Amino acid sequence: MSAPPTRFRTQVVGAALLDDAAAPTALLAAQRAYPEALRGLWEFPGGKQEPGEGPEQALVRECAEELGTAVELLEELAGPHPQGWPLTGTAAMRVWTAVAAAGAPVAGADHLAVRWLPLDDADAVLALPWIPADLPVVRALLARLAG
Ligand SMILES: Nc1nc2c([nH]c(=O)n2[C@H]2C[C@H](O)[C@@H](COP(=O)(O)OP(=O)(O)OP(=O)(O)O)O2)c(=O)[nH]1
Repeated sequence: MSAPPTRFRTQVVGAALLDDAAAPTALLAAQRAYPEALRGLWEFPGGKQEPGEGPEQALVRECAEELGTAVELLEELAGPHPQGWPLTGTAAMRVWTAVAAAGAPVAGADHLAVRWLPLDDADAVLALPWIPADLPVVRALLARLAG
């Protein structure tokens, strides 16, 4: 008998915000302000999908709230699970590449800073203190953009 598929209770969505859709040269990373355990670590802007919301709708809303920018989603960076990339035993994150359609992204109350990371230096991108669960996502993104 096979085990039932895992269902993650918390669906998180994240944006891999790029400076350009056709020829990206930089990725936006955001430095978390809270909770204390994650403060100072870098992440993809985004947040939890709320009841009644679709994932893409949630991501556009989160980017508007957190970065003050309207984003256009490009394509999903599919993870190993239908719910995306496992973060913990109970949370998984679906990730889309995106570009800012209006307004330059800025750090609001959720973030200490936002930073554009040049994509031509993959080692420097990976050297940032990301939330550890994000590292497989960052690696897959760099591979996708390089390929
Ligand atoms: N946004 C985001 N969250 C991440 C990433 N990696 C990761 O482990 N997480 C975790 C941190 C949080 O426990 C959870 C997302 O929660 P959040 O605090 O960003 O979501 P939210 O804005 O909806 O939060 P709130 O209203 O509950 O404060 O997922 C990431 O790259 N981006």
